[in-house]
Formats: sequence, C-alpha cells, structure tokens
Amino acid sequence: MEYHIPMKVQQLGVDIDKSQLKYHDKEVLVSKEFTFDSAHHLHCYEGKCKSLHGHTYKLQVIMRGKVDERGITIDFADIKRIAKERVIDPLDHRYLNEVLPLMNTTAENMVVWMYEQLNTAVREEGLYPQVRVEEVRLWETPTSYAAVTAAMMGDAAGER
Ligand SMILES: Nc1nc2c(c(=O)[nH]1)N=C([C@H](O)[C@H](O)COP(=O)(O)OP(=O)(O)OP(=O)(O)O)CN2
Ligand SMILES: [Zn+2]
Repeated sequence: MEYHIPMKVQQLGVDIDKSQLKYHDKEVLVSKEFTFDSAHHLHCYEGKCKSLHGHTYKLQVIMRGKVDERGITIDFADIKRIAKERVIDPLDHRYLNEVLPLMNTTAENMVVWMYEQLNTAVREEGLYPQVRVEEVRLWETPTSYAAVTAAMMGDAAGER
C-alpha cells in the first residue's frame, strides 16, 4: 500500500525530513492471536479423540514484511479482518468434520488449511504486496499445537 507522507513530517512537534524517519523498510514480524470453539472427532485414531468432543482452539497468525513510512507492516485490524473472514467465522461453533474440506481434523491438517486460506486472502487482496504469511500456529489444547511456516510451504522469500 502506498502512503503519501509529505517530505517534511511533524514528529514530536518538530519538522523532520522523511529520510530521517528511523526503521521504515526494516522487515518485522507482526502477530495476532484468536480463539474459537469447535467440535470434531478423529478418524483412524484409537483413543478418546475418536469420540465427538470440543476444543477452544487458539490461532496465532504471524505476518512478515517491511515497515512502511507510518511505522506499520500490516494493520492489526487487517490481520483480524482476514483471519475472521477466512478462518474464524467459518469454524467458530461449528462441527469441523462437516465444514472443512475432506480431511482428518487433526491440528496438523487444519493448520495447513488455515495457512492456505490466509495466504490466498493476503495475495488476492493485494493491499500489502510486501507482506506475507510467515507462520501459523494452532493450539488444540493449551499444551498442544501444530504450526507451518512459509518455508515449509515453499513460500519463503526467493521461492515465490
Ligand atoms: N499430533 C496430534 N495428536 C493428536 C491430535 C492432533 O490433532 N494431532 N488430536 C487429538 C485430539 O483431538 C485431542 O482432543 C487432543 O489431544 P490431547 O492433547 O491428548 O488432549 P488432552 O485433553 O489430554 O490435552 P491436555 O492439554 O494434555 O490436557 C489427539 N492427538
Ligand atoms: Zn480433539
């Protein structure tokens, strides 16, 4: 996204040159966390999780990109909007085996699906061409999570 900031900007009441602004252009990770509640059961699994049960899942979305002249990589509000539209709202208070594409609803399979949903949204919107999904983590319980990174998905810098 292009922001037109006057060559002279006011910071702390002092006019400074844009070239004096520190830190824009540096790459930074930006992260936001969400929770949602869903029911599921596992197939091909012997243990308590073969029966219908529920979790309060925790999702962490980590984006990576250059800091713009406002000092922002990607607005936290945009991460929230994208995650809600593409992941949280379709899954919250739903039966996962019914709403997800055909898969065993393990944390591993779900986190790959989530990464793909988020990555597609960021690319399709084009609001932040310099930003990409760097890592997605999905906690099924407070002590168990699965994660994928851009490098694991073949989307790391230089691979695109
Ligand atoms: N590698 C995976 N193992 C298990 C998954 C999974 O998605 N990936 N899922 C389950 C079940 O869905 C289960 O509900 C969660 O398992 P578990 O961590 O064993 O559940 P607990 O309630 O015992 O968790 P605590 O935080 O230790 O209380 C099983 N395995
Ligand atoms: Zn479970």
